[in-house]
Amino acid sequence: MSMRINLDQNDNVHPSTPGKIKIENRSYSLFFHRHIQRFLASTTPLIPWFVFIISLIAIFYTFNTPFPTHPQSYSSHDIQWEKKVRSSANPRRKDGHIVLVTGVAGFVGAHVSLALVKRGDGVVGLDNFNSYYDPSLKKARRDLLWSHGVFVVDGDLNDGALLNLLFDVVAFTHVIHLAAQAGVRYAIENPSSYIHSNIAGLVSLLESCKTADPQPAVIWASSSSVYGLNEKVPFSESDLTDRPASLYAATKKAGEEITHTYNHIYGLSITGLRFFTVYGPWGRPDMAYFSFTRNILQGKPITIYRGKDRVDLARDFTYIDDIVKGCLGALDTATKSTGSVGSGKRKKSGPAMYRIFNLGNTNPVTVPTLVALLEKHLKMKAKKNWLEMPGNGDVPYTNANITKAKKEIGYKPSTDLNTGLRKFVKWYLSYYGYSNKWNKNS
Ligand SMILES: O=C(O)[C@H]1O[C@H](OP(=O)(O)OP(=O)(O)OC[C@H]2O[C@@H](n3ccc(=O)[nH]c3=O)[C@H](O)[C@@H]2O)[C@H](O)[C@@H](O)[C@H]1O
Repeated sequence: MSMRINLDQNDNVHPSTPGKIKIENRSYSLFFHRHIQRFLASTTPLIPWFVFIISLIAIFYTFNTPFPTHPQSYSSHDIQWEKKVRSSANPRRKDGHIVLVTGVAGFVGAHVSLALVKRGDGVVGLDNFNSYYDPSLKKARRDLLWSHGVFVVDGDLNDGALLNLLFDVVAFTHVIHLAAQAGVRYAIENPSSYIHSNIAGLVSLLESCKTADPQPAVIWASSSSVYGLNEKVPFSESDLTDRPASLYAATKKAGEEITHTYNHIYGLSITGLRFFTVYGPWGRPDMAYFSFTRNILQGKPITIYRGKDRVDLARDFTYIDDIVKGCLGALDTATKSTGSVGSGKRKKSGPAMYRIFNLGNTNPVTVPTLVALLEKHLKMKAKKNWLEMPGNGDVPYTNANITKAKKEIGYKPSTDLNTGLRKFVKWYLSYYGYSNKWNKNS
């Protein structure tokens, strides 16, 4: 019974129709009304102060956001993000280039960007920090770039809206496109990652370049792997490249055809660079010279592949500083794109530049020789396993003819494998904290 009465009383506390209070509830209403009045009377003089403090906080956060520890703490919708992009893009020398570097936290991307910014070009980086190899190395490269004023946008090539936003914010003169799914043998394990980055990502980027105003000139990383099963050596740009040996190679070859299409239809200026097994400090942990170094230092065995009849495999290993010079040579000699796609209409003032260059060292070295050089610099012996080259995309031999690159972009590699590996080992020992221990033992 009492329960029933309480429920009824409770029901009456709430108006049955919004805005209407029943007569029986007048005493409650007066009680609250008086308290609210008293509260307002005591706090009213504080209201201007309250408004003032809130305004100060708002102004502080709008204009004085403290410098974030990590540039990635900005989102692409922030005013701060736009400010950082613009400032990073701003050249520090007269007539400096304004360059978007994709794959900027990658091995080649980080080196090329540092070289650009050091000579006064404006650089904005893009990277998706995928986990193909240890992302902490990519983040360390990003931090290095940031310390030189290069802002890195955390984003994927396939995010067309982000790319368009970048081209809206900055009038890039050039794009150096180095973002890719790398690795010849990994394509067996994860084929779709190659399609995602090297095909879909490339098309997404070219779509944005095509509509950008002005259209940038595009310099991008192809690969020595496009020569595939080609047996004619050294490899020349005019050789046939229709027999790729891996899906990686096939996607790079496709990239050359795709960029040609955008060059032909939309007037994009295109330069493709066929890199030959690039190595050096801040390199890629998935590559042989890097993983061999790690294993030798940890006392773990390494596997050395051999071709048919135990023939040693050989590569035209090319040092990173030479590759950087090649990239800058390509950038500096690229002519402007000739197209525009305004108000949905496509216009091209004339044919645009389309070039492909080999960037190699012209001096192939066998894998066992690579190992011997590492042993020398590390002052340690490798535990070697020998295995017949598995049929998973490898080719036995690469060797670049660089006559064309020499003539047209002034490319002149100058670092031999011994010198380059010495520099790499020095960096590796320091970066991974071996230096002290190693110096004591040596
Ligand atoms: O120029 C390119 O276009 C490519 O270069 C690079 O590919 P590759 O030349 O294959 O380099 P890398 O893996 O260092 O193997 C070197 C040698 O060591 C042998 N190798 C490799 C691993 C191993 O465990 N054992 C071994 O003997 C192996 O058989 C090979 O003979 C890039 O990774 C690639 O992204 C692309 O850019």
